[in-house]
Amino acid sequence: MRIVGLTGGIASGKSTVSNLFKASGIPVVDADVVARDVLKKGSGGWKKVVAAFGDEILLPSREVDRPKLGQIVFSSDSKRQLLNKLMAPYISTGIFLEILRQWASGAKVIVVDIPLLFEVKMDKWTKPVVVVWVSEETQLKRLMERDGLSEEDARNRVMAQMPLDLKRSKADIVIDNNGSLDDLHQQFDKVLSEIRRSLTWTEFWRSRQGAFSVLGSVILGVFACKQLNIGS
Ligand SMILES: CC(C)(COP(=O)(O)OP(=O)(O)OC[C@H]1O[C@@H](n2cnc3c(N)ncnc32)[C@H](O)[C@@H]1O)[C@@H](O)C(=O)NCCC(=O)NCCS
Ligand SMILES: Nc1ncnc2c1ncn2[C@@H]1O[C@H](COP(=O)(O)OP(=O)(O)OP(=O)(O)O)[C@@H](O)[C@H]1O
Repeated sequence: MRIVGLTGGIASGKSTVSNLFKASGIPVVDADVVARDVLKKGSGGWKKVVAAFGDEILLPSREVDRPKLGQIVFSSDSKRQLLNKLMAPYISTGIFLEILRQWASGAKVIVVDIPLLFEVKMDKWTKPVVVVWVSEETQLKRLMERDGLSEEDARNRVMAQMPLDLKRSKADIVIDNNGSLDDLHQQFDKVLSEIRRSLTWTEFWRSRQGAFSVLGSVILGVFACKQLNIGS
């Protein structure tokens, strides 16, 4: 199975690209969705985060007030690192289980959309790594427009991640998303044909089909040996 890494900076266009993958029939594991489940009221992650940050981060419904928690952690490195430490085990487990589910369903190619792919060193499990890149100016503009953030809050969120130019230098494939959505679609079509190429043998053996081929060969081998022993 080919596990494609998709990352970039906040508001660089990862979700826009991952929606294009989904529309093309490629399964996507979205770390942000997994992270949202981790903070669902009553979950293990929710209990740990509330214990650490207090009830002040909760809405009357006792669901996490996400913008408020975001304001707290993106304006303090130590508090963001505390949140990351508390949530990382749940997020990694959730991503692994989602990948396993896709493997069990027989998917040959999946995309894992992880904003912090390089920061949490998960790029070693993915190949190729696709980075959606934009200039800092475009990133701030789109982030402020999308989330209604002040420039200061937008910068805090950008600064909480590895510099996007550094991520671009680590990429196998770069999508330059500074242009229009049409420009993005044109680049996406080229990336799609690249990740749809035939699996390598390593990727095949890591797929469900490959695992069953190995299992079938072993069973046949054992059966043949037994037959030979009986005959001799
Ligand atoms: C702080 C939270 C509650 C703010 O929620 P909010 O709905 O405002 O933002 P959302 O979850 O949509 O994240 C938006 C973007 O912020 C960036 N981001 C999120 N968490 C982090 C983080 N810990 N460090 C750096 N960037 C982050 C990502 O680019 C993400 O795509 C939320 O971001 C969160 O739970 N973060 C910790 C979990 C995490 O690390 N998620 C990233 C998964 S790799
Ligand atoms: N080529 C583009 N032209 C104009 N707007 C764009 C383009 N690509 C994305 N956008 C817009 O920019 C914003 C950020 O895009 P998107 O949400 O896909 O980024 P993201 O990387 O998933 O962000 P996050 O890290 O918060 O998940 C969205 O409002 C999206 O509609």
